[in-house]
Amino acid sequence: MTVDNELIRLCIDESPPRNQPLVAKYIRSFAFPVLSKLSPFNISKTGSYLEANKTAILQKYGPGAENDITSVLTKLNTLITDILNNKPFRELVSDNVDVEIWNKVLKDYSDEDGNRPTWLFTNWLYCECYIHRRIFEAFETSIYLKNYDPFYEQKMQGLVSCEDAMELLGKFLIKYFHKEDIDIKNLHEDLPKMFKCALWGNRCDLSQTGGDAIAQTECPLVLVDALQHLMLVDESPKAVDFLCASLNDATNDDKILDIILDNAGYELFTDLCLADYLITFKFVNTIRFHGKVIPWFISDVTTQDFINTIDYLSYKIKSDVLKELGKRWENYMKSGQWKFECEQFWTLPFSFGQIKSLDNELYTKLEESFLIISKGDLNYRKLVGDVYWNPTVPFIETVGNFKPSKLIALRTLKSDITCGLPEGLAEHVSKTDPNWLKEGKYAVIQVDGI
Ligand SMILES: O=P(O)(O)OC[C@H]1O[C@](O)(CO)[C@@H](O)[C@@H]1O
Repeated sequence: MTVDNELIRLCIDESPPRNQPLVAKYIRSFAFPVLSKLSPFNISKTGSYLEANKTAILQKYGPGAENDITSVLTKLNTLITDILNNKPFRELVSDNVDVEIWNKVLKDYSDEDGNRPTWLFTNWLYCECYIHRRIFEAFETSIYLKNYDPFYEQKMQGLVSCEDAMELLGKFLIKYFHKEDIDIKNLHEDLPKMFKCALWGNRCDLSQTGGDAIAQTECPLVLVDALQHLMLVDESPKAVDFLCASLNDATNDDKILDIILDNAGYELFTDLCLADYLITFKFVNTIRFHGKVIPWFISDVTTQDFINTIDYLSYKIKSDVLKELGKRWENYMKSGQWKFECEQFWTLPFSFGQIKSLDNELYTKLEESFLIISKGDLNYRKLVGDVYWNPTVPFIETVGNFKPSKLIALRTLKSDITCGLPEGLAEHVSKTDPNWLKEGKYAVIQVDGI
């Protein structure tokens, strides 16, 4: 019997129950294949990357890093074995500031007899976050590779491989920024396109491919129209009306936009384009980008990714328009109009509904916000509590008590969770396209408080 079969033997051959948080034991949920196939694949690809790049790593970190590589590989292999054998979770052992929290969560998820959670039977959001935290632990418990991001090069490669599409969007924007006669009608017409470029940027996510870059070659603006029929909910008109109306209020010159980022590479580029558009036309005055403090879900944006993306565009790329964009973004960072922040909460296994009680400082910060944009699938899962909602439950109900400010969620669907869909739509799409929830093919733009 293969280990995969062994896991299957422990599972239930049913869909997960509606309106409950996801758990991987339901074979017909997306969580099961992510746990039993995709996660082990991603972990083993991380190991293969280290082996393939050993010489370069030793050159950079010195010969002492050889033992580190060996120990990281052992830890990654143990992680795969633990998952595939549904072993109980263990405490984290590094000296990082978040370890106390993770170990407390482990205790909270253990039963009265002290039996620890296992991969198949515990809350799936916690489980998947724990997998990514354990990957990082393998590195941070080494000597030379403590701060090594094994996904950094692939993330930058993801950016480079999309240069053609970036150039097309860049040309459009630079021309636009140089025009002197842009009026409210133009803004009203074009702002939805900027939202949707950032939305579809979320398709390019390396966690689905073990780090292999997904090239985006088509013109992002053409794609916006071509993909419109794949938008299951499009509340962008509400967001656009709200933002355009706010331009009339000249008294408020302290409008902060918070963008809770997702992936580096092409997606980050499209987020920065949207941010530039919003700041150039004074929809907002300051933008705070929220990234990750440790490598997370393979391709999420860390400080290193953010800084080096802007640096790459400003100085290293061939294209003049992209250089010009890069320089604009560098200046926003220098002037403080843009800020990059990475709070610890985003790499903990909690939903956004828990921010208020667990991290009041962060919640208070988000209350200063004029508008919050949440990017991507994992942030969406955290927004709606990773609950397998009945698809017609309104989005504003699913976000629970996460109400610090007005909110826009831009998400391509890569997991089972849906909400706020019109009656019958989920049934209709699932009949014509059984994989509709898994591949980032469909998308939603949903708002709360607008
Ligand atoms: O990068 P995104 O859009 O947050 O997607 C991450 C998604 O990928 C997975 O890790 C695997 O499909 C999902 O569980 C997760 O929600």
